Amino acid sequence: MVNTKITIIGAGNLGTSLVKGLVESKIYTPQNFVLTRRNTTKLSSFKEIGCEIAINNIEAVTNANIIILAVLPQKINEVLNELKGSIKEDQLVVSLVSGVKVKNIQNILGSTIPVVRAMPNTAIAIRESMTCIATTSNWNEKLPEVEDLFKLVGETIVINEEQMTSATALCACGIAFFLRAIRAASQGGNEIDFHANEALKMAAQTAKGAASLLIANNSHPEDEIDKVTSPKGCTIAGLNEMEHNGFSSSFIKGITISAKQAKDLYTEE
Ligand SMILES: NC(=O)C1=CN([C@@H]2O[C@H](COP(=O)(O)OP(=O)(O)OC[C@H]3O[C@@H](n4cnc5c(N)ncnc54)[C@H](OP(=O)(O)O)[C@@H]3O)[C@@H](O)[C@H]2O)C=CC1
Ligand SMILES: O=C(O)[C@@H]1CCC=N1
Repeated sequence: MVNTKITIIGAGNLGTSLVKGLVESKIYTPQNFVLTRRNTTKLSSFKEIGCEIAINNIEAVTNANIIILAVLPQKINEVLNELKGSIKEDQLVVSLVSGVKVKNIQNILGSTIPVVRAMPNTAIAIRESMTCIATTSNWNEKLPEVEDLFKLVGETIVINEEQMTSATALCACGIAFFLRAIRAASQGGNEIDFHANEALKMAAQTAKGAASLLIANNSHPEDEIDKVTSPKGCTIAGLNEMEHNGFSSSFIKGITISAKQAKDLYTEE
């Protein structure tokens, strides 16, 4: 257990997922967290377990060691202008906000405020996030603290800040892309034989197995695919049909356009 006070400004889908994961780690307790949003009634379950819930962002950051920004990109300027002057140099700002650079935040809060960006995904709630972390060269000293925090809730990788929009598409949006692939597999399973709930369970566990093989064996997908595709068999027949219909191409195009969109999420003041 740690004494670190973490304030999450904009405790929506991602912010609350982070709280769940960190509490699940048993290193943090609900008492470590102050959560803000305007509609605080939606945070009642977090209040019940012991998080402090606040509507006033300025009061909420006063005693925080770490301030996590988790509002939408279109709200960040409003929130930063509200917090301007209330965040001190001995506090650490961690921004989860897509498309917003360290310099955009420091342009409003001040260049002496330490800012690190982190790009987790919603699997953070079950401590299975892939979190990409970046900052500018003058704040590299703050990276280990942020890495330690996010290592409690999954894997981490430190990247260059310019790579953050690509990381957003591949890892943060990626959760939705893989989920849609699993749904499609379950729809196929449903059409060929199984009840929808059975097909979904079978597809999800199979997807988990496929990802686990790559992680456990540190192997390439094609190495694992070669072990499944019997000559003249049903796997290669299915795979080739998917490729004829643009499966890989469609996935690649989706990730590419998602990364372009991630670059355009924020408008500077
Ligand atoms: N969802 C995801 O998988 C990922 C999201 N991100 C990034 O994380 C950020 C949050 O995303 P997500 O959690 O999905 O979005 P949500 O809309 O679920 O959460 C944002 C929250 O901010 C609150 N909010 C809005 N205005 C204010 C304000 N002035 N003060 C305090 N709180 C405010 C909203 O609640 P209310 O209206 O009640 O105030 C809302 O709950 C975004 O920038 C997104 O790009 C990054 C990686 C993954
Ligand atoms: O869709 C979005 O814009 C956000 C950012 C990454 C995941 N969700």
